[in-house]
Amino acid sequence: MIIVAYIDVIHESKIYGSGPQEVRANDDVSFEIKKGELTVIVGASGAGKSTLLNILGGMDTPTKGQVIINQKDIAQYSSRKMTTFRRTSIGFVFQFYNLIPNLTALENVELASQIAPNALDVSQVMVDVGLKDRMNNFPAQLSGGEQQRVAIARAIAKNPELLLCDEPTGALDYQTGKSILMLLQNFSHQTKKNVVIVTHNGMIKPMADHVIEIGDGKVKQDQLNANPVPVEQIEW
Ligand SMILES: Nc1ncnc2c1ncn2[C@@H]1O[C@H](COP(=O)(O)OP(=O)(O)OP(=O)(O)O)[C@@H](O)[C@H]1O
Repeated sequence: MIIVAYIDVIHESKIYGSGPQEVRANDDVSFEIKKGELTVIVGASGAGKSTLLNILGGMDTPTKGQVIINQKDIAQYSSRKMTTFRRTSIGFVFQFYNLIPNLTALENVELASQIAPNALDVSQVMVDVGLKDRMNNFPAQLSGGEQQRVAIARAIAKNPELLLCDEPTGALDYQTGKSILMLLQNFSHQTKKNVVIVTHNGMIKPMADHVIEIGDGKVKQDQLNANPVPVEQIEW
């Protein structure tokens, strides 16, 4: 039996500018991700991680190469098809939460789920991310960790097949960051959905099923981890 990869990035490059100003943010990147994997993409600042994540999420398009997700090359999508892909298939979590300040936590999540065809029960998702008692608070009344939980609830309530997280703990203290990574690891293992976390923090690599190291726009290492470590057992 041939197991088809869930994500197959083939000779993908993203080049900004031209001539002496040319920046190869991604330079001939290739890798495969299997269905259900929790993947950590790690690399230094400027390595090209966010560029790659934005391309996987249909927020940007590559200059060259193929980006096959669920057997379709999204690099070829029209902008209309890309909008539908983002809406139905992708949940995004950013470093700085990006919540709407004049909507409550619950309303922030509801707003996102309304545009998704297979949305989950929003109240249940709020309970699942540990926000049962904070649903009616506004973002400014919540701690950073709670705001990131709202952002994660907003991303997963759409019921996406792929959850993309760009430095999701970058604005949080150590313990709070750890609790967010635990939430993402539990989500991935319980739902068997694909989660991709981009980070500069190499110490969290043991939590992943799959680690892709990026440097200077290229894949430097690509390793599967048969025995991922629960986040609570990792110190950094
Ligand atoms: N819109 C753009 N125009 C020109 N250059 C860009 C653009 N976006 C990113 N770059 C460049 O591409 C390279 C990769 O950037 P990217 O943001 O993907 O790196 P990163 O690994 O996510 O870094 P960080 O961890 O600091 O966010 C950098 O040299 C950056 O300056």
